[in-house]
Amino acid sequence: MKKKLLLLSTGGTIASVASNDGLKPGESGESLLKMLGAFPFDVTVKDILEMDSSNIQPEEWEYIAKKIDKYRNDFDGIVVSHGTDTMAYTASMLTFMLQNINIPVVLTGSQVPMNVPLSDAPDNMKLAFTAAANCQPGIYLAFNRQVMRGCRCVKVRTTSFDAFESVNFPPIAKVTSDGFQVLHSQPAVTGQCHLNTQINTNVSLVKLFPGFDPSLLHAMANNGCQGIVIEAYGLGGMTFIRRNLVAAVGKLIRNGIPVIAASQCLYERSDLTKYEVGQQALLEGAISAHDMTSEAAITKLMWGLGQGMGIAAISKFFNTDVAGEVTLN
Ligand SMILES: NC(=O)C[C@H](N)C(=O)O
Repeated sequence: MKKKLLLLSTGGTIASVASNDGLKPGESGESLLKMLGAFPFDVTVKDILEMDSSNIQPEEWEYIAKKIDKYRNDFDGIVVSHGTDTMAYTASMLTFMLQNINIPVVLTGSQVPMNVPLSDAPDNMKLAFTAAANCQPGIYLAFNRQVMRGCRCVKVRTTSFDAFESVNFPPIAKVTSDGFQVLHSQPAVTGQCHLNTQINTNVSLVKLFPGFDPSLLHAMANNGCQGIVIEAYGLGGMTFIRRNLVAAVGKLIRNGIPVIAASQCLYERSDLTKYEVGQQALLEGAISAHDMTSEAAITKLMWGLGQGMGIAAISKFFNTDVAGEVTLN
């Protein structure tokens, strides 16, 4: 029997057409599907959004998550076509909102519109449907012959076809000369899937640079920010002379605002224990993001705060692997 798959179309370059204002979404999911030709799956299409993903925000995450939840028991797998610019954020947030998802949900898109000859769109779309039909339950991102765990993805190139990388975790599946190969398994499902879209969006993601004024962190807190991810240096080091970021972090934490220390290095983990510049931050209560992407860290923080977690609970949450987003030693 053919697998029953659902395409939820949200826009992005894959569905874009030329206009006087530049490329913008205009192609329906049905027309995307038609351009792929014959297909060994039974595909239903629903157009749910028509947006460039630079416009996708928490309201759309909730909307997309609710659509997936509505249909997840009626299909063997779901493909979400989506713009590439914020696809890694959406994939990460869906991972938290739809924990223990019972089917494969695969996000995909393209660097070139489907209606342009030699676009990467047909290959990406076919890969996404193949993953939705064959992978274990989970949230994935399929691009350029690789199927990646959604919460490990980062967009690393603006124009090339290999736009995404799976950071600090190998791809789950690949297309090789032997066809579609599943290489890694997903974390075991630990219970029923319950949609939970409660998030707190009063957060901030800050990249540290030499000369960063720590009072900016207080300005954020004074403007309602309730949690911060800092992309610190290397293993998670933070400045503590002259412009004392460490002291500012401590003050925020004592005021109940969790501060997560991630690394501005794309690869490998943060570890605050190794250097003085990390240990000082640790003493003030900074929480390590370990080897999580910034996309996963900020969405995990939004979701955790949305559940009403305080500092201690957020710290525990960031030391828990929820759905394969982090490697803990
Ligand atoms: N390649 C793309 O999809 C980029 C587009 N601006 C988007 O994210 O919607």
